[in-house]
Amino acid sequence: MKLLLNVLKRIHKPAVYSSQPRCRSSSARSGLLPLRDEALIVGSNPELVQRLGPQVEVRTGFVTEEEEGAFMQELELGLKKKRYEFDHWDGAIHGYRETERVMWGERCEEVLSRVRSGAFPEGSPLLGPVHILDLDKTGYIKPHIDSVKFCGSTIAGLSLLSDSIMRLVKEDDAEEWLDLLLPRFSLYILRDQARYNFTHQILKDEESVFNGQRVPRLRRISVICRNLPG
Ligand SMILES: O=C(O)CCC(=O)C(=O)O
Ligand SMILES: [Fe+2]
Ligand SMILES: [Mn+2]
Repeated sequence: MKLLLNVLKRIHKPAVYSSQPRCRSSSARSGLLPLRDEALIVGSNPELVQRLGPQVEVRTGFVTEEEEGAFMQELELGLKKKRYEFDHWDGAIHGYRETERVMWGERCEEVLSRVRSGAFPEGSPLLGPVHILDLDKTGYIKPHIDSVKFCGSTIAGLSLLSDSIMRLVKEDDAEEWLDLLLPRFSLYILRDQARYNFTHQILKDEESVFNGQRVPRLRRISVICRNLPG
């Protein structure tokens, strides 16, 4: 267990930080995604949204409220024993507690196999333990790229308890960005370039504005599946 948590620490290590995108005015938010659910992804320009679209997915209503309840029932007791960590100024995540789990009850396992079959290429070996991240209402995740040493091409996460905004910023060009609205009960998937060449972050409540619209950030729990490097 200890060893695995150390692996998570390395996943989080902010290998690369990008500066915040400079172009934040709402008039610059022109890149509405035309093909998919255009309410959920906006970007610095339409070409980028178009190009990255296939590598970024947000599936709303992926879990029901009952399924969310099943996860909470399995997780809440263990999480409550931990304290939110705020003092790691150099880490990628603030105001969080986390755990991981290999064995799940039936309801949750059912959801997780849906995530696995929907998000990962068939036969792709997955990181055994599922990662659970509990962000306090004041918590947030700074821009980072998940360790390429420990995680493969695909990251798939369920968002429970709260809506949130995930921002992707191109590692070598802060003008290129996408904002994803991650509604409560949704699944997001980041693949390939979106995972390797863009930092991802979860905005803090004060900054949680999607396409001009305020999205209150409450306590949020994410349940994240990853594959192994190829
Ligand atoms: O909470 C999430 O959905 C993302 C978490 C994350 O970026 C990480 O654990 O590396
Ligand atoms: Fe991450
Ligand atoms: Mn630290």
